[in-house]
Amino acid sequence: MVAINPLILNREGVYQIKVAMEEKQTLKLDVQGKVDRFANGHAGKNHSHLSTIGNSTNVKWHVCPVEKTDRQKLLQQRGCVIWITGLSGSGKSSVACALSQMLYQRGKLSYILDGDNVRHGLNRDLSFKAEDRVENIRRVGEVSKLFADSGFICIACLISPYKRDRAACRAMLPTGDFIEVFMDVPLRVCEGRDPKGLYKLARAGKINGFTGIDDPYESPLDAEIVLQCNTGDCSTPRDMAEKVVLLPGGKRVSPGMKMLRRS
Ligand SMILES: Nc1ncnc2c1ncn2[C@@H]1O[C@H](COP(=O)(O)OS(=O)(=O)O)[C@@H](OP(=O)(O)O)[C@H]1O
Ligand SMILES: Nc1ncnc2c1ncn2[C@@H]1O[C@H](COP(=O)(O)OP(=O)(O)O)[C@@H](O)[C@H]1O
Repeated sequence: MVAINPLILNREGVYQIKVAMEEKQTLKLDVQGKVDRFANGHAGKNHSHLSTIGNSTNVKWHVCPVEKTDRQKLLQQRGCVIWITGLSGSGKSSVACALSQMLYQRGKLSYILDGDNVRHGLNRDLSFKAEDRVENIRRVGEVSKLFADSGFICIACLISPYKRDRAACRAMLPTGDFIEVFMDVPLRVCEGRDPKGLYKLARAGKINGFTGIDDPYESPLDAEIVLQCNTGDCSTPRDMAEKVVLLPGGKRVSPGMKMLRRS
């Protein structure tokens, strides 16, 4: 009989994979066992626990025996959300991209939800007025949650200017699985960059409600990671991404971060 090395899962949820081939065998048996138990336990039953969720009446949560932990074992990583917030031009997309590349090189699957990009599809019906920004962030929060549940490292980069909305997205995830990264870059630096010419248009009164000009940005006070950048003193996006992976500052060191660091 083949000795099956265990997948060790410590308290913080960090998987230490011992032997790749044997681990796959363990996982297959484990998931198949659950599928069998699930099928036996649910065959023929029709217990409905119907709920009303928002405007959806008579809805029921369907459970599948293949769970987040199974997907995480398969992917050998921990699903989590890295939420990058900051002014337009603060470097959110650049850091997100560098981080995604870094994780890819380490064999970790990530996916970027960039505010600009998501507004090309899922959120194309939303404007920049306050209630639409709230809905924009709520939707991206929900999608991020699904990605994290799938086992992916979801990198969401949106201005997400309001504290309450960011807190709501944090609350959607288990403690430690939401890692907030604040691009602490002064307005004058962002405005100096102005890669899309939007600040210029906003200053000229051709765009109304532009964040930082005539729309608020509420800086986070409790972000896990703060990436500062000042004129003439700014690390590269790659160095910043490295800080996210290797050197988390801030008050809390989350299990999600430990997972990234061990990778
Ligand atoms: N009024 C106004 N205010 C701020 N930003 C504006 C506005 N109009 C267009 N843009 C462009 O939209 C990008 C921000 O979209 P987000 O979805 O991240 O914004 S938000 O989180 O809903 O506030 C933002 O992209 P980034 O520069 O990548 O942040 C801008 O290019
Ligand atoms: N660390 C950095 N140092 C200098 N320039 C940067 C840095 N990060 C981003 N930039 C530049 O600033 C501009 C805005 O960056 P971007 O990543 O698009 O920001 P955001 O997504 O927050 O709008 C781009 O022209 C980009 O090349």
